[in-house]
Amino acid sequence: MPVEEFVAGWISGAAGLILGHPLDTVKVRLQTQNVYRGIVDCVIKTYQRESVLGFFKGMSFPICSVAVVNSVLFGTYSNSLLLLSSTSHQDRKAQPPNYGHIFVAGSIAGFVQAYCLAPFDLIKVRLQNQTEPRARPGVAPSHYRGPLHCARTILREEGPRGLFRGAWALVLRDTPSLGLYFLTYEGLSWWLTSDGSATMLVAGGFAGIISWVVATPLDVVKARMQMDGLKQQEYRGLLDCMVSSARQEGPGVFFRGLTLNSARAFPVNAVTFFSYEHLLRFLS
Ligand SMILES: C[N+](C)(C)CCCC[C@H](N)C(=O)O
Repeated sequence: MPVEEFVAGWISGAAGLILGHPLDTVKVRLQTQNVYRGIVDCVIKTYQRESVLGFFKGMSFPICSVAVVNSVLFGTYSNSLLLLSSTSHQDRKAQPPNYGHIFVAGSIAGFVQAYCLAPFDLIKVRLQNQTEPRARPGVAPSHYRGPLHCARTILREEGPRGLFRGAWALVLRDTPSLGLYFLTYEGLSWWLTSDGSATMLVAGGFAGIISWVVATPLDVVKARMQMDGLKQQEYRGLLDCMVSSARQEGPGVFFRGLTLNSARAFPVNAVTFFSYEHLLRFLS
């Protein structure tokens, strides 16, 4: 099992995460809080109350977890494709694998990484939704004082299963959309013929956009399920969350954050695939 795929996946994922976290924070707040009039209103209110640091809330944990999540994602994808089509990463330019194999390998990777991602993503969303200014005398402290305190508090208040709140929505979000993610990347890379840096950036960027467009409806449901355990339990399950969200806010609720997901997806995934490919060449 080539180890370099995992290492390249780790470093490339961290690069993409840092670039995109501020937009991700604004997106999560728009998806789960009905207090903002839109993207600009959310950005202004966040900056005014929490300074620029407010946009980076909840990032410290994903920086650690992206090592696990992205290396599992890229490592599982490449090794699943090797098993399905007997083509290693180096062979793929000369012998493009079957698109069905690419989609299946990407979906397998999406399913596996979702379970690794679930607790980390839950903590990220809970921290991103804390809108109190930084702790100072006279200001009510936030419910969670950091990622580890958040994990301990969830374990104490919601039990071990609490750390996997929203996991099913995450699995349903990521399994097909990551199949599409890798299918778009491999297909565009093959169609653009050259295997230079520009191809990596363009194919990676569009892979990110297309996968996030498909993933956004379940991304909204996932974030709401993850926030559900914090105060009172509002939803009786994933389907109840979807039905009551649509009933109360209209079907448009499932596309909340789509603009931000798409705007963030191109640079983040262009950088992710660019660094992944170059790291692989360097490591192998
Ligand atoms: C599967 N889904 C569309 C949710 C994500 C696919 C791209 C993942 C990438 N690390 C990013 O943060 O954009």
